[in-house]
Amino acid sequence: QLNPDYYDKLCPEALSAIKKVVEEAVAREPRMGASLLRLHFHDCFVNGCDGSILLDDTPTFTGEKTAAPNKNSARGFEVVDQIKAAADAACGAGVVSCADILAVAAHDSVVALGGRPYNLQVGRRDALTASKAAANNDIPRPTFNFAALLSNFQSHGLGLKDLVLLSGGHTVGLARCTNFRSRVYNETANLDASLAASARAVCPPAGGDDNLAPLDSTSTAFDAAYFRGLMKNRGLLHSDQQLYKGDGSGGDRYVKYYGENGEAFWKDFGVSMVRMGNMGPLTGGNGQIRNNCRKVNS
Ligand code: HEM
Ligand SMILES: [Ca+2]
Ligand SMILES: [Ca+2]
Repeated sequence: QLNPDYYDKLCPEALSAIKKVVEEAVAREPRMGASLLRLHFHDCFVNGCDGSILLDDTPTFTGEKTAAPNKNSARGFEVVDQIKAAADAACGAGVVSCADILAVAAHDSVVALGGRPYNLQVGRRDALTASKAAANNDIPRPTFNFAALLSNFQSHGLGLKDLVLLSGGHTVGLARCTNFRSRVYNETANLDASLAASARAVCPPAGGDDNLAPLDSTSTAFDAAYFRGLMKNRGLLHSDQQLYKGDGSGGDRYVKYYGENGEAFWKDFGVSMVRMGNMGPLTGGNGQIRNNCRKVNS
């Protein structure tokens, strides 16, 4: 039921209002585009794209912000609040959902960082609850091997091609030392020596857990360098490099294809984003349009 025209009659200014705030935020800090893209992913993979990740903890449920994949990691919540304020100023309260804000912000972030527009779908409604346990269970971990990554994506109705393309989201943004330490100290196979050296320089064997390193060589540009990096064993996360082993198995053929075809990456990334964005949306009489993305309407 999602469609590209959902807001055309309800509030023709909705999408442009969101885009303006995203563009300003990304101009201030390019990494914010990466952070907003990731919020949509972490929303969709936990009970569908329903804005659940935005809910703060309450007495009745513990939310997703403190789940392991998000804690000290997920960011951009203040920008989401700014977008919500701009959308409600343009459209009135009760029109633009927080779930759609995440989907639109992800799209506009990709474009602001040099990617291409895609057939963005809207019309989602917001969840009434959130689940820390589900976030811990359903979001893939950087320690996963290829089989675990693929089975996680399959459990979300996505396939190998989606796994490789959407992991291409790591063409932008940064990771914390705690998420790549074991790779750069312990892995011997499929790890480029110069990447290991530069990553060790920011990530000591103990301490410095929150020190940051770029996920690819062009971490503010939405390009195909991520895939070319994998082909040189320069994936920062264990899970990244699991997509390319160089023996023709697993994701190898897709990594090679998209590394060599930047235009195809932009186009097919958009197709996979639409597929991800269609996961379990609340529509019709389900859920609500939150007035504050951080809490359910009282
Ligand atoms: C395939 C399984 C995936 C795993 C295991 C994974 C894991 C991670 C980890 C560990 C980080 C660093 C977080 C930190 O250190 O605080 C990260 C960052 C990021 N991820 Fe993923 N991710 C996956 C898929 C995706 C997908 C599908 C997208 C979006 C389409 C995405 C977008 C991002 C972005 C943009 C960042 C950087 C965020 C920032 O700089 O604020 N990831 N991911
Ligand atoms: Ca969700
Ligand atoms: Ca890049």
